[in-house]
Amino acid sequence: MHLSSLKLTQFKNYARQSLAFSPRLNCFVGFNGAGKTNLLEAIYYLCMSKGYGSLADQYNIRHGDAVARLEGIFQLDDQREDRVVVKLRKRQRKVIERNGTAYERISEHVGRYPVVIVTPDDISLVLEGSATRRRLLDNSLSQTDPRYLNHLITYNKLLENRNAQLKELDGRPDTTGLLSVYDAQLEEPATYIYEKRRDFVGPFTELLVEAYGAISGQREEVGLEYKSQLADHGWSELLASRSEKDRILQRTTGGIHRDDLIFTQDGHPLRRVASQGQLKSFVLSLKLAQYRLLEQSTSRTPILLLDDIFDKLDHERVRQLLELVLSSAFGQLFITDTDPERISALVSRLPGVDWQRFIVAEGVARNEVEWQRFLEEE
Ligand SMILES: Nc1ncnc2c1ncn2[C@@H]1O[C@H](COP(=O)(O)OP(=O)(O)OP(=O)(O)O)[C@@H](O)[C@H]1O
Repeated sequence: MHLSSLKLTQFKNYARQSLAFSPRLNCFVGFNGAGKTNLLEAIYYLCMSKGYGSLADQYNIRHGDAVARLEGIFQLDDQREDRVVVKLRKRQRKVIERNGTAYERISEHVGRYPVVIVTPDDISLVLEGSATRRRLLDNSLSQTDPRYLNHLITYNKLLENRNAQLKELDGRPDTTGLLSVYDAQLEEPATYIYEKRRDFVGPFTELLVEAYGAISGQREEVGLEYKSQLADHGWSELLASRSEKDRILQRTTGGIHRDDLIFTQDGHPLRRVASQGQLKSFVLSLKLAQYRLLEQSTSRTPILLLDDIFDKLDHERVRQLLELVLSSAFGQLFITDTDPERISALVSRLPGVDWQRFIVAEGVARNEVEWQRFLEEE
């Protein structure tokens, strides 16, 4: 599977843009702030029905405009293609269409066009709080299991209601019975999510170890452990044991929203013992393991988006990574860089790779031919 074309209208800093892509490697080069990451964000939108960051949809509409439209053609195989359209409107629900039909539930879209993004912020997976690691779990499992995503949406909504009720009670006992209703409704999604996350970790760790070996060439052994309060308690038992604390703190302190992943290197906490280089290799390995897992579970070759890796990784690591992802074991790749020559130099050492370079400047992206024509007209 690959994305053969992209059309943007009033998306971020793009007024109107049409691009046709290589099925293998596509590079967006240009100065800082030119709009390279915005193109990756647009591709991510088409695959995942939302942006990569936590930005609300309306911030992706070009400043001063009221609507934005993204259109992508996904080539599924030699015969079949899907046309996906995302329509964003200020203060209105977004609409996503596949082959002309709008989804009733946008969650149905997720997982059809698997995607993995690698960004400089990924280091937060190791350095920051547990929410970033749960996002990795949710992102992977949502793309492979539509029920997981539906349960997650339900869980988060119910949790929000339960927390609102605890606030409303302001430390008083609940005489309305509302909390018990939420507790009962939460059990099914909580248990489903817990079991899926628990079962995910084994196969994922094997892929992680493999990817780490390929990227780092190091001998240290990396590992992963899933921590959940539900490992030791059933759902009702967990909530009962925390009811007093919940009442005092006015929020739900037990549940799968407290789950975490513990990363290790030779049995020690990764964050404490890993060098900067080892941390970077580990984070990349997490993403490559995610790629492999999505590929196995969806039977489609995911799209890989690499944002700004040159600025944050040393030359040797970038070379190793590119050689790996440009091997036949990977599918379509999009990469951003501020240096127009660097990627050419790297690709020239890997003959036979089909690739396209796009020069991005002030919200306009042109392929080499268009760029040449533009320079001649100037
Ligand atoms: N809704 C929007 N409307 C108009 N412009 C926007 C909008 N959102 C972001 N931008 C602009 O997009 C530009 C940032 O684009 P992007 O992040 O893609 O840059 P980049 O080329 O990846 O830069 P870098 O190399 O620094 O990562 C900024 O100039 C920003 O002002």
